[in-house]
Amino acid sequence: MDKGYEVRNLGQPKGVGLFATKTFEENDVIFEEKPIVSCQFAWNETYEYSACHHCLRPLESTEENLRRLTGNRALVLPLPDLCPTNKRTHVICDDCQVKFCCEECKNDSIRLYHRMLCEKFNPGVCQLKNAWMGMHYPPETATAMLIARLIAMVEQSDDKERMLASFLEFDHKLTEPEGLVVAKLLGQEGARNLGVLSEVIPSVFPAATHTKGLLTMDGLKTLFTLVGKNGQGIGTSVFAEWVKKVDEGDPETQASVEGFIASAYQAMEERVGSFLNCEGSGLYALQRCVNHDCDPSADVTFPHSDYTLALVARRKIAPGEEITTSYLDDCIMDRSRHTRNKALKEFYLFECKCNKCLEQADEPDVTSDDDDMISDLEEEEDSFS
Ligand SMILES: C[S@@+](CC[C@H](N)C(=O)[O-])C[C@H]1O[C@@H](n2cnc3c(N)ncnc32)[C@H](O)[C@@H]1O
Repeated sequence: MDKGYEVRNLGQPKGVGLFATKTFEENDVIFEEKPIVSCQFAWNETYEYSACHHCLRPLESTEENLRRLTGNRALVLPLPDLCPTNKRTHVICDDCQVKFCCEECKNDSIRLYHRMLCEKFNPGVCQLKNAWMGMHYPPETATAMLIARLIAMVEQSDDKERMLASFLEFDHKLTEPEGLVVAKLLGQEGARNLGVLSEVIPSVFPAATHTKGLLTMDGLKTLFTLVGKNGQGIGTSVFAEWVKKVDEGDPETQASVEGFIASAYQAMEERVGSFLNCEGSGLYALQRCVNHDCDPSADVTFPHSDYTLALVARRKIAPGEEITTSYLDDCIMDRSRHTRNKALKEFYLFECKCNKCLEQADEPDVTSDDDDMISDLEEEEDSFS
């Protein structure tokens, strides 16, 4: 059956890309997929963001979530029946107490990686988490914990070679000067941090067989490049899910909570800014084939408030057209070609060859506003590292 898309090789520099084989209308779901591996960011727990250790589904009730994010401990949620959290299904690992939204996630986690990464039996995991948190403050991007989970998945697998090969299919070529890659993914102290990680990560896997080559300094550079180039941010929010349910209801109910929703968002904006969601990152087998475009045809969404990714058409896509997303935030997408490319080089390590950039190739290189904005972004990142 025609799925409506296919992967094609475009040659260098873009590599593979995803192409439509049928027409997609605006808002059509092109595909949905779960990640091969995913992980919450290490700092979430410190800030009391609570989500399933495996699928990132929020574990708080909507009311608890709003109270925490607005700082208003007396807040009462209207329409509590629309809260999607079902605490009756929540379970924990009896050994290390990490939380799961349901038995199925717990079983999947144990089957795939948790036997090797349970902190009760592997103290190296806690050391790695502390080392990572000591070198990489929020906002997190690549995470050493995702890399640990990837290694554990290979070592725990019944078919280690196939599992390793499935990860190495992701683009992991070091095309930029090595120092730049290391600095971008591991902060200003990149080289020193890499040295620390190259001692701590192998101690988490003393009996590694198939991943031994990845547990060296060079191997870790490869893994950080892989995660840096392909890692997809995941964001889940129980409040956003509650709002979605309100929007699906009748207009009278919607009108009754319109003011409440607006003031809740305002209060959260004032207190936590953009840190509304429980965040993590993952590697997705199909989404990893989707190239960036400065005029993208699709958006990445997380419609079930867990790690399930849905690629949704932003506009009509014709058969034969490349399906693309934007790797950049909307605010940078409105800027000049120079600024967009500066951000893509800085954060994603490549120079954009999309049609819009090629058409704008003759535009002057910079405006002072744009430069200031990227410097602000860099300062924001560096102030945490
Ligand atoms: C997530 S992968 C996308 C799939 C990739 N084309 C491949 O062959 O694996 C991201 C990488 O694709 C390439 N890429 C994506 N969008 C691009 C663009 N607009 N121009 C040039 N290269 C691009 C870059 O090498 C980037 O690091």
